[in-house]
Amino acid sequence: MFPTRIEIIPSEGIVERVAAAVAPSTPITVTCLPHHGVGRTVRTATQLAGLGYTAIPHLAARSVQSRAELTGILRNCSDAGIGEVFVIGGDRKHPAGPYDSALPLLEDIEQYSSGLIRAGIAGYPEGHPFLDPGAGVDALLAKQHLASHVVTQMCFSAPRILDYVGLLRRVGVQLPVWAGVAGAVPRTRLVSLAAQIGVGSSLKFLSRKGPLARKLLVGDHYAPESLIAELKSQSARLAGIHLYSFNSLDPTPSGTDHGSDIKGASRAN
Ligand SMILES: NC(=O)C1=CN([C@@H]2O[C@H](COP(=O)(O)OP(=O)(O)OC[C@H]3O[C@@H](n4cnc5c(N)ncnc54)[C@H](O)[C@@H]3O)[C@@H](O)[C@H]2O)C=CC1
Ligand SMILES: Nc1nc(=O)c2c([nH]1)NC[C@@H]1CN(c3ccc(C(=O)N[C@@H](CCC(=O)O)C(=O)O)cc3)CN21
Repeated sequence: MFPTRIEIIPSEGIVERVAAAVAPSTPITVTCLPHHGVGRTVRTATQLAGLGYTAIPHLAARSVQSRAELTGILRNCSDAGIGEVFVIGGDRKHPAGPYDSALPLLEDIEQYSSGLIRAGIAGYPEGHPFLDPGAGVDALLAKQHLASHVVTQMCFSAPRILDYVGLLRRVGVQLPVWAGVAGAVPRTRLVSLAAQIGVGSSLKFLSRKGPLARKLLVGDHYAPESLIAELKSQSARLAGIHLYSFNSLDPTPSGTDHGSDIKGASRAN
């Protein structure tokens, strides 16, 4: 068994689309974007939880406006049976409230939920636009005692993800690692999203040239199956696949699926 989770953006109508396309056994994580705010993420997650999904809201520290807002969020999560969140600093230029990065938010979540809510944190196999690789690992070492697992930033190379897991183990980060993989997203959308979130060099194949492009692109879509198969072959080193769907939940025209539990799609393996 190699588990898969699917990340969605909380856009209009997405709950209905998930219900139509994704098996209820697949956990769904809900992005928190700066222009949406945290409320929209938490509302979407509680709606999905009401439909029987394991729903995991992302809480971006810089988007939380106050400690009172945080306690309200935790109460809503608890009422909806949500036992896990994903905590990141967030892309807001200036914090909206008391939290400027993930660590202080993790500390308050631990305190206000009496340790009852698990939290995932982010890892960066290709580094981060404003964190050099060392600082990224230092941030993980500082946060790991408050976290249950790491989810990696979107990456297109199995060796890079696995090398990163090796690096984490060498420096003493022992948390389970979910490998962040893009879903069957249109190539042009992926190019602009990747530029926006600062994903780097493993992306060159998206230019459509060379043998890697033939392996990783099916028509106009990215095809994650071969990357997922490579990661699966090293499943002892990973907790599973975290699929960045960018709300592309339907099977692609070629009939390939996302290597996951999307209803009605043909299986990749
Ligand atoms: N990997 C993912 O799924 C997501 C990643 N992000 C990105 O990750 C960044 C870092 O978040 P974490 O990995 O949780 O690190 P973190 O919050 O633990 O921060 C690590 C270091 O970066 C600084 N920092 C954090 N956010 C910043 C920002 N927006 N501008 C300037 N400095 C910042 C912190 O002060 C700290 O020194 C976010 O700001 C955002 O760019 C945002 C949403 C989702
Ligand atoms: N730096 C960073 N920020 C993030 O928010 C983020 C990551 N990295 N890495 C993994 C995922 C990818 N994320 C993203 C990023 C952009 C969109 C996106 O579609 N943005 C649209 C707006 C969508 C909408 O408003 O509904 C855009 O045009 O900006 C979605 C998820 C969230 N996560």
